[in-house]
Amino acid sequence: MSDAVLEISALRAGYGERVVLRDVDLRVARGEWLALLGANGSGKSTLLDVCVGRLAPTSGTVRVGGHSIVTEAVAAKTKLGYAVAPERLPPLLSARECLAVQAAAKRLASIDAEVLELAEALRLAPWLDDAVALMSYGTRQKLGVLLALLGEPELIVLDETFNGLDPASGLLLKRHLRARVDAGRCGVLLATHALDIAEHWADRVSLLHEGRLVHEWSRAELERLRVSRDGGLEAALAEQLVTGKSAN
Ligand SMILES: Nc1ncnc2c1ncn2[C@@H]1O[C@H](COP(=O)(O)OP(=O)(O)OP(=O)(O)O)[C@@H](O)[C@H]1O
Repeated sequence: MSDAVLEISALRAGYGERVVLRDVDLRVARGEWLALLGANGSGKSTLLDVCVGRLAPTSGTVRVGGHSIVTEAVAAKTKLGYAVAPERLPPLLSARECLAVQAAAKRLASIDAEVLELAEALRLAPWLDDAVALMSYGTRQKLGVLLALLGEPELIVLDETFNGLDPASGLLLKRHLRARVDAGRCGVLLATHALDIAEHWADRVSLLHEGRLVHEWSRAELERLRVSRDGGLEAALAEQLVTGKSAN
């Protein structure tokens, strides 16, 4: 049995006539955290939107937890946890109502106790009964992640989720995600510009350039970069983008 929680094959996607993603093959396994890097406009959010079923592929396949996100969308989305962007949260609902709606959509009897404990640890508890519209940006980011964690998702998809989080909350969340991954409960796909997170928390890093995956740093390569005195992932990325060669 495959341990892949995300399998993307020969993916092509875009908007109308505009092709954004070409020939994308990508796999995330259970027990693995994959960070996706790429310059502005390289297609990271587009790729994540395809993974979560917000954008239909032009061609190719995307499977979440073994189910096609196109032809078996409900089964695939049941296995998926997607951190809703702060601007897309329903402004008039409270955080608790958002969690209750998502829990009901996932057919849960109640909001996961673990998620409520994390809300407490992230200091979200005082805001749980306030309308989303009244929350700060970082507080809405936290709510978006908590929504993603409901119902034991096999694949957790995060788009720049650590933006706007205070350092203590960011660390808490990274540790929480790492623990879930290490326990084999899920795989994580994170699109980010934060090289420190990619370098220190991910198991693998993929680089998207003009809609194609052009390079990957393995776990062993990341370990070498973490201890290198030559600028680590930042220097390796710059080398990739400037010369097309790997710096490690
Ligand atoms: N709704 C849309 N309609 C048309 N083009 C779009 C749309 N959304 C994104 N694009 C285009 O698709 C390309 C990839 O955008 P995308 O947002 O996926 O990049 P990104 O790597 O996430 O960028 P950033 O790092 O700035 O967030 C860009 O050229 C962008 O202009």
